[in-house]
Amino acid sequence: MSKSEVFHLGLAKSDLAGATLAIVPGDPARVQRIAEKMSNAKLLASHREFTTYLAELDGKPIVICSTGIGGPSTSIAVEELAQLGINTFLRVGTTGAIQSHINVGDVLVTTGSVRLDGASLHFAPMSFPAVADFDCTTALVNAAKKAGKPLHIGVTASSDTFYPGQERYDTCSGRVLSSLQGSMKEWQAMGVMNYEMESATLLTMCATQGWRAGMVAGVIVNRTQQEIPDAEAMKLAEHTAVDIVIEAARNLI
Ligand SMILES: O=P(O)(O)O[C@H]1O[C@H](CO)[C@@H](O)[C@H]1O
Ligand SMILES: O=c1cc[nH]c(=O)[nH]1
Repeated sequence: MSKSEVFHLGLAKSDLAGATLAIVPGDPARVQRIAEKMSNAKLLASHREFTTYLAELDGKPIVICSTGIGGPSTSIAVEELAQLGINTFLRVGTTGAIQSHINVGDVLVTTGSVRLDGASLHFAPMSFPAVADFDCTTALVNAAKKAGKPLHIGVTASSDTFYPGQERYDTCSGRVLSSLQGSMKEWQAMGVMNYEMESATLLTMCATQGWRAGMVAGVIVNRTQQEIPDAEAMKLAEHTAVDIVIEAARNLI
């Protein structure tokens, strides 16, 4: 590996072998699992929440780099990857559905996100939409259809916090700020599919800077039924979403 050219990721442009597409999960442990589903997986660096692998898909280089949880760390990973030549970002995550007809194990493709984060405001005012790139979304939808899994396409609520921002009361205080009480019901009424924590930042920063971004997630819990997912459901949902993101990447490179 060459001397790092960016602040956090511990990478230089030459490490990326000319890759222009990155798959960006939240969880650092997911990076190796994704890379090993492709050819010639190689660990490039691991610093803080940012673990990066290089792999090949149909002979072409793909970067897989974790963002960590939430907007601030996502903004760092995306900025530094862009500095190193990446212009297409596919987020693959886990998520909590908030519509009763969406089941654990289903796949969600996000067309746009409700900006319940803070980091996206550092890239564009709130009136700017956190919208996904059309080509990335099309590739993810086609890959999900090919996988034959139940698929839902629509809007995601993307929150800085896992507990109050997603209106969870199973906390030490059991208290949610009054401005957030009833928010889940409102998102449900507007047809919002799910909660996660990175897409508002990712989609806003890419849409405002000419980079392509898309987002696919596996449903690990349905908030109308339960709060805590079971381990088997998590594994399965991740596996499905990862296969889909790899197939979408194949069609975008
Ligand atoms: O599975 P990942 O990609 O981390 O995504 C989801 O899981 C984390 C919360 O448990 C948040 O990062 C959320 O967006
Ligand atoms: O409910 C959930 C599940 C995963 N990730 C989230 O952000 N929320």
